[in-house]
Amino acid sequence: MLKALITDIDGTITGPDRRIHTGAIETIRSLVDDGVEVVLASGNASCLMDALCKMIGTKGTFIAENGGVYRIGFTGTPRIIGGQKAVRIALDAIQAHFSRKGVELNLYSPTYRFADLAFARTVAVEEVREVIRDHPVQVIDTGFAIHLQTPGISKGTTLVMLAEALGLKPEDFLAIGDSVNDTRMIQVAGIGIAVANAHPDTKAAADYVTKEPYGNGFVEGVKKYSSYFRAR
Ligand SMILES: O=C(O)COP(=O)(O)O
Ligand SMILES: [Mg+2]
Repeated sequence: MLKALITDIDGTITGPDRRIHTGAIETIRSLVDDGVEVVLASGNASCLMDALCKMIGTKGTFIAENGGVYRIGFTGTPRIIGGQKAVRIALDAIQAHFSRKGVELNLYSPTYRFADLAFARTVAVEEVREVIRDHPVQVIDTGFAIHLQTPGISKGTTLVMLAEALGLKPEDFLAIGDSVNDTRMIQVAGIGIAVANAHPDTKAAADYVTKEPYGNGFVEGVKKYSSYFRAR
């Protein structure tokens, strides 16, 4: 019934401190060794996703920038979904607003981002939304960073494209995540799991909410549905 797993990174296979859970790594490696397609999906930049694929030991397929970029395997050409022009204009407006208040944004990997832009949660996300309310840009607070992105793009919408590129259907996936940037992915997948520390909206969209938080929740959730991979 399930042929693939797509998993969020921060807050799902990591703790709140972003340290990766070693049990989650072992669980992913077991799935890969059993021939299950494992896709890493994150708001993080592509270069980090490439490294995570290599170091965890998947086959290299990832979604980065909350769906703004995806790549099939280690040799695929990264595909950029949506443009960054409006996002850059919005960021300029936000930086100007906070600079007038003596506050500088801490940008996350701006040189290595091609679709969205992200910065530390050192400013109020509602103030960010107010500053760019007239811009065609969505503001996403993942609990780990604030992202500016083209409206309509998410890990879920990009999962649909990526599944087709893999010769799969979104229903073939088990999806697991912790935050609002995972909600759409959890909805379109065949089975969606939210870890115990997940955002209430993400839990509401899930088929199952784990009892354990963070990496222990990932291990619990995958274990609960492991027989669905063998029923292929
Ligand atoms: O990049 C972020 O803000 C959070 O990353 P995640 O999507 O892997 O949780
Ligand atoms: Mg997360």
